[in-house]
Amino acid sequence: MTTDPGPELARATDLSGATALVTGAASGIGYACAARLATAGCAVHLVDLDRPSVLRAASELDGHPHVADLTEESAIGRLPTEVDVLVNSAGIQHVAPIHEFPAELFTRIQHLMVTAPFLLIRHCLPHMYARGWGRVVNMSSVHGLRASPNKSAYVAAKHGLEGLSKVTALEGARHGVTSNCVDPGYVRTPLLEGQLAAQAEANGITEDEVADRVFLHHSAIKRLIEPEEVAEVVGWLCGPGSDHLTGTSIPIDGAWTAH
Ligand SMILES: NC(=O)c1ccc[n+]([C@@H]2O[C@H](COP(=O)([O-])OP(=O)(O)OC[C@H]3O[C@@H](n4cnc5c(N)ncnc54)[C@H](O)[C@@H]3O)[C@@H](O)[C@H]2O)c1
Repeated sequence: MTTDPGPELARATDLSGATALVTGAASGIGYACAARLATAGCAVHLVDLDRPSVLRAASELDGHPHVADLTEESAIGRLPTEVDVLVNSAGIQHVAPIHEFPAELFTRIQHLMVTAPFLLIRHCLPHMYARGWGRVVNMSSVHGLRASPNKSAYVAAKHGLEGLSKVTALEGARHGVTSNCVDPGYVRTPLLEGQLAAQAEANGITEDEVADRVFLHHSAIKRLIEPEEVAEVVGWLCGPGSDHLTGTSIPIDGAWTAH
Protein backbone atom coordinates (compact mmCIF):
# COMPACT_ATOMS: atom_id res chain seq x y z
CA MET A 1 0.00 0.00 0.00
CA THR A 2 1.33 3.45 -0.85
CA THR A 3 0.83 6.50 1.26
CA ASP A 4 -0.22 9.77 -0.32
CA PRO A 5 2.49 12.18 0.84
CA GLY A 6 -0.27 14.77 0.86
CA PRO A 7 1.26 17.84 2.36
CA GLU A 8 3.56 20.20 0.58
CA LEU A 9 6.03 19.25 3.29
CA ALA A 10 6.98 16.03 1.53
CA ARG A 11 7.92 17.96 -1.60
CA ALA A 12 9.50 20.93 0.09
CA THR A 13 13.14 21.66 -0.55
CA ASP A 14 13.46 22.73 3.07
CA LEU A 15 11.32 22.46 6.20
CA SER A 16 9.41 25.72 5.77
CA GLY A 17 5.92 25.24 7.15
CA ALA A 18 6.91 22.35 9.40
CA THR A 19 6.68 22.47 13.17
CA ALA A 20 9.41 20.85 15.26
CA LEU A 21 9.51 19.95 18.93
CA VAL A 22 12.95 19.37 20.48
CA THR A 23 13.47 18.15 24.05
CA GLY A 24 16.53 19.07 26.05
CA ALA A 25 16.67 22.10 23.77
CA ALA A 26 18.12 24.50 26.33
CA SER A 27 21.60 23.02 26.03
CA GLY A 28 24.13 21.00 24.08
CA ILE A 29 22.93 18.72 21.30
CA GLY A 30 19.23 19.61 21.76
CA TYR A 31 19.99 23.31 21.34
CA ALA A 32 22.09 22.66 18.24
CA CYS A 33 19.25 20.54 16.75
CA ALA A 34 16.70 23.27 17.49
CA ALA A 35 18.99 25.84 15.82
CA ARG A 36 19.53 23.58 12.77
CA LEU A 37 15.78 22.99 12.34
CA ALA A 38 15.02 26.70 12.79
CA THR A 39 17.56 27.47 10.05
CA ALA A 40 15.77 24.95 7.80
CA GLY A 41 12.56 26.92 8.26
CA CYS A 42 10.79 25.04 11.07
CA ALA A 43 8.76 26.73 13.75
CA VAL A 44 10.50 25.23 16.79
CA HIS A 45 9.13 24.35 20.22
CA LEU A 46 11.95 24.06 22.74
CA VAL A 47 11.23 21.87 25.79
CA ASP A 48 13.47 21.73 28.85
CA LEU A 49 13.49 21.53 32.63
CA ASP A 50 15.89 24.47 32.95
CA ARG A 51 13.65 27.55 32.87
CA PRO A 52 16.19 30.39 32.38
CA SER A 53 18.16 28.46 29.77
CA VAL A 54 15.13 27.40 27.72
CA LEU A 55 13.73 30.95 27.79
CA ARG A 56 17.10 32.28 26.57
CA ALA A 57 17.44 29.57 23.89
CA ALA A 58 13.92 30.17 22.57
CA SER A 59 14.55 33.89 22.43
CA GLU A 60 17.82 33.35 20.49
CA LEU A 61 16.11 31.03 17.98
CA ASP A 62 12.82 32.88 17.78
CA GLY A 63 11.13 29.68 19.02
CA HIS A 64 8.52 28.74 21.59
CA PRO A 65 9.77 27.80 25.07
CA HIS A 66 8.15 25.12 27.24
CA VAL A 67 9.38 24.54 30.77
CA ALA A 68 8.64 20.89 31.55
CA ASP A 69 9.98 18.03 33.64
CA LEU A 70 9.66 15.20 31.13
CA THR A 71 9.60 12.60 33.90
CA GLU A 72 6.06 13.88 34.66
CA GLU A 73 3.45 12.48 32.26
CA SER A 74 1.13 15.44 32.91
CA ALA A 75 3.83 17.83 31.61
CA ILE A 76 3.97 15.95 28.33
CA GLY A 77 0.18 16.17 27.99
CA ARG A 78 0.46 19.99 28.01
CA LEU A 79 2.87 20.14 25.05
CA PRO A 80 1.65 20.90 21.51
CA THR A 81 0.38 17.95 19.45
CA GLU A 82 0.64 19.53 15.98
CA VAL A 83 4.26 18.51 15.54
CA ASP A 84 5.80 17.31 12.25
CA VAL A 85 9.36 16.78 13.50
CA LEU A 86 10.07 15.36 16.96
CA VAL A 87 13.61 15.24 18.33
CA ASN A 88 14.00 13.44 21.68
CA SER A 89 17.28 14.74 23.07
CA ALA A 90 16.78 15.36 26.83
CA GLY A 91 19.06 13.14 28.85
CA ILE A 92 21.10 12.78 32.01
CA GLN A 93 23.99 10.54 33.00
CA HIS A 94 25.17 8.96 36.24
CA VAL A 95 28.27 6.84 36.58
CA ALA A 96 28.45 4.17 39.32
CA PRO A 97 28.83 0.42 39.51
CA ILE A 98 25.57 -1.53 39.62
CA HIS A 99 25.99 -2.60 43.24
CA GLU A 100 26.17 1.06 44.29
CA PHE A 101 23.75 2.57 41.74
CA PRO A 102 20.82 4.37 43.44
CA ALA A 103 17.64 2.56 42.35
CA GLU A 104 15.58 5.77 42.27
CA LEU A 105 18.08 7.39 39.92
CA PHE A 106 18.08 4.32 37.68
CA THR A 107 14.29 4.61 37.42
CA ARG A 108 14.42 8.37 36.75
CA ILE A 109 16.91 7.85 33.91
CA GLN A 110 14.68 5.18 32.31
CA HIS A 111 11.71 7.51 32.67
CA LEU A 112 13.45 10.50 31.08
CA MET A 113 15.22 8.60 28.30
CA VAL A 114 12.73 5.84 27.38
CA THR A 115 9.26 6.50 28.85
CA ALA A 116 9.22 10.22 27.98
CA PRO A 117 10.22 9.60 24.33
CA PHE A 118 7.49 6.91 24.16
CA LEU A 119 4.90 9.31 25.58
CA LEU A 120 6.01 12.10 23.24
CA ILE A 121 5.98 9.88 20.17
CA ARG A 122 2.47 8.71 21.14
CA HIS A 123 1.49 12.35 21.71
CA CYS A 124 2.69 13.49 18.26
CA LEU A 125 1.92 10.52 15.99
CA PRO A 126 -1.82 11.20 15.45
CA HIS A 127 -0.99 14.56 13.82
CA MET A 128 1.84 13.05 11.74
CA TYR A 129 -0.40 10.17 10.63
CA ALA A 130 -3.18 12.59 9.71
CA ARG A 131 -0.76 14.59 7.54
CA GLY A 132 0.91 11.50 6.07
CA TRP A 133 4.37 12.86 6.92
CA GLY A 134 6.51 13.03 10.01
CA ARG A 135 10.04 12.67 11.33
CA VAL A 136 11.08 11.22 14.68
CA VAL A 137 14.74 11.44 15.67
CA ASN A 138 15.88 9.85 18.92
CA MET A 139 19.18 10.97 20.41
CA SER A 140 20.78 7.70 21.38
CA SER A 141 24.52 7.15 21.82
CA VAL A 142 27.26 4.68 21.06
CA HIS A 143 26.07 3.34 24.42
CA GLY A 144 22.83 2.38 22.66
CA LEU A 145 24.92 0.03 20.52
CA ARG A 146 27.39 -1.29 23.07
CA ALA A 147 27.98 -1.31 26.82
CA SER A 148 30.46 0.32 29.17
CA PRO A 149 30.97 -0.54 32.84
CA ASN A 150 29.44 1.79 35.46
CA LYS A 151 26.81 3.15 33.03
CA SER A 152 24.02 0.63 33.66
CA ALA A 153 21.14 3.10 33.65
CA TYR A 154 22.41 5.02 30.63
CA VAL A 155 23.22 1.90 28.59
CA ALA A 156 19.88 0.28 29.49
CA ALA A 157 17.96 3.45 28.58
CA LYS A 158 19.74 3.96 25.26
CA HIS A 159 19.27 0.31 24.27
CA GLY A 160 15.56 0.72 25.14
CA LEU A 161 15.37 3.88 23.03
CA GLU A 162 16.90 2.03 20.08
CA GLY A 163 14.12 -0.58 20.29
CA LEU A 164 11.38 2.04 20.65
CA SER A 165 12.75 3.89 17.61
CA LYS A 166 12.69 0.75 15.46
CA VAL A 167 9.10 -0.12 16.42
CA THR A 168 8.07 3.48 15.65
CA ALA A 169 9.67 3.07 12.22
CA LEU A 170 7.81 -0.17 11.52
CA GLU A 171 4.44 1.26 12.55
CA GLY A 172 4.98 4.70 11.02
CA ALA A 173 6.16 3.64 7.57
CA ARG A 174 2.74 3.32 5.97
CA HIS A 175 1.83 6.77 7.35
CA GLY A 176 4.88 8.53 5.86
CA VAL A 177 6.58 8.75 9.26
CA THR A 178 10.26 7.85 9.65
CA SER A 179 12.01 7.14 12.93
CA ASN A 180 15.76 6.88 13.47
CA CYS A 181 18.37 6.97 16.19
CA VAL A 182 21.47 9.09 16.06
CA ASP A 183 24.36 7.59 18.03
CA PRO A 184 27.10 10.05 18.92
CA GLY A 185 30.39 9.30 20.62
CA TYR A 186 31.63 11.98 22.99
CA VAL A 187 30.20 15.42 22.20
CA ARG A 188 31.44 18.65 23.76
CA THR A 189 28.41 19.62 25.90
CA PRO A 190 27.68 20.42 29.58
CA LEU A 191 26.68 16.74 30.08
CA LEU A 192 30.13 15.66 28.93
CA GLU A 193 31.85 18.31 31.02
CA GLY A 194 30.13 16.80 34.10
CA GLN A 195 31.49 13.35 33.19
CA LEU A 196 34.98 14.78 32.57
CA ALA A 197 35.04 16.37 36.01
CA ALA A 198 33.67 13.24 37.75
CA GLN A 199 36.15 10.89 36.08
CA ALA A 200 39.07 13.26 36.68
CA GLU A 201 38.23 13.32 40.39
CA ALA A 202 37.62 9.56 40.61
CA ASN A 203 40.90 8.69 38.87
CA GLY A 204 43.10 11.49 40.27
CA ILE A 205 44.00 12.82 36.79
CA THR A 206 43.27 16.05 34.92
CA GLU A 207 40.23 16.58 32.71
CA ASP A 208 42.49 16.79 29.64
CA GLU A 209 43.97 13.41 30.55
CA VAL A 210 40.47 11.94 30.92
CA ALA A 211 39.54 13.29 27.48
CA ASP A 212 42.68 11.82 25.87
CA ARG A 213 42.79 8.47 27.66
CA VAL A 214 39.11 7.68 28.09
CA PHE A 215 36.86 9.68 25.78
CA LEU A 216 39.08 9.81 22.71
CA HIS A 217 40.67 6.41 23.23
CA HIS A 218 38.07 4.71 21.00
CA SER A 219 37.81 7.44 18.37
CA ALA A 220 39.94 7.31 15.23
CA ILE A 221 39.37 11.08 14.96
CA LYS A 222 41.15 12.40 18.02
CA ARG A 223 38.90 15.29 18.92
CA LEU A 224 35.57 15.65 20.68
CA ILE A 225 32.49 15.96 18.45
CA GLU A 226 30.80 19.36 18.27
CA PRO A 227 27.00 19.51 18.88
CA GLU A 228 26.52 21.15 15.46
CA GLU A 229 28.03 18.08 13.77
CA VAL A 230 25.31 15.93 15.35
CA ALA A 231 22.62 18.48 14.48
CA GLU A 232 23.68 18.41 10.83
CA VAL A 233 22.84 14.68 10.63
CA VAL A 234 19.51 15.34 12.38
CA GLY A 235 18.69 18.09 9.87
CA TRP A 236 19.50 15.74 7.01
CA LEU A 237 17.30 12.97 8.50
CA CYS A 238 14.41 15.44 8.63
CA GLY A 239 14.97 16.93 5.20
CA PRO A 240 13.87 15.92 1.72
CA GLY A 241 15.08 12.66 0.22
CA SER A 242 15.19 10.79 3.53
CA ASP A 243 11.89 8.87 3.12
CA HIS A 244 13.54 5.44 2.94
CA LEU A 245 15.95 6.09 5.75
CA THR A 246 14.00 4.68 8.67
CA GLY A 247 14.52 2.18 11.46
CA THR A 248 18.25 2.88 11.41
CA SER A 249 20.88 3.95 13.91
CA ILE A 250 23.57 6.32 12.68
CA PRO A 251 26.81 6.40 14.66
CA ILE A 252 28.65 9.75 14.69
CA ASP A 253 31.65 8.42 16.51
CA GLY A 254 34.92 8.80 14.60
CA ALA A 255 34.85 5.07 13.73
CA TRP A 256 34.56 4.00 17.40
CA THR A 257 31.95 1.33 16.59
CA ALA A 258 33.97 0.23 13.53
CA HIS A 259 36.49 -1.43 15.88
N1 LIG B 1 27.42 14.79 25.23
C1 LIG B 1 27.72 13.58 24.78
O1 LIG B 1 28.88 13.17 24.72
C2 LIG B 1 26.61 12.68 24.28
C3 LIG B 1 26.98 11.55 23.54
C4 LIG B 1 25.99 10.69 23.06
C5 LIG B 1 24.66 10.97 23.32
N2 LIG B 1 24.33 12.06 24.06
C6 LIG B 1 22.90 12.27 24.30
O2 LIG B 1 22.51 13.52 23.77
C7 LIG B 1 21.41 14.03 24.51
C8 LIG B 1 21.70 15.45 24.91
O3 LIG B 1 22.86 15.45 25.73
P1 LIG B 1 23.79 16.75 25.88
O4 LIG B 1 25.18 16.26 25.92
O5 LIG B 1 23.39 17.79 24.90
O6 LIG B 1 23.41 17.17 27.38
P2 LIG B 1 23.09 18.58 28.05
O7 LIG B 1 23.21 18.34 29.51
O8 LIG B 1 23.88 19.66 27.42
O9 LIG B 1 21.56 18.78 27.65
C9 LIG B 1 20.55 17.97 28.18
C10 LIG B 1 19.34 18.83 28.43
O10 LIG B 1 18.29 17.97 28.96
C11 LIG B 1 17.59 18.71 29.94
N3 LIG B 1 16.91 17.83 30.88
C12 LIG B 1 17.47 17.03 31.82
N4 LIG B 1 16.51 16.43 32.55
C13 LIG B 1 15.32 16.87 32.06
C14 LIG B 1 13.96 16.62 32.41
N5 LIG B 1 13.64 15.81 33.45
N6 LIG B 1 12.99 17.22 31.70
C15 LIG B 1 13.31 18.06 30.68
N7 LIG B 1 14.57 18.34 30.31
C16 LIG B 1 15.56 17.75 31.00
C17 LIG B 1 18.68 19.52 30.64
O11 LIG B 1 18.14 20.61 31.36
C18 LIG B 1 19.58 19.93 29.48
O12 LIG B 1 19.21 21.19 28.96
C19 LIG B 1 21.22 13.09 25.71
O13 LIG B 1 20.15 12.21 25.45
C20 LIG B 1 22.53 12.34 25.77
O14 LIG B 1 22.38 11.06 26.33
C21 LIG B 1 25.27 12.92 24.53
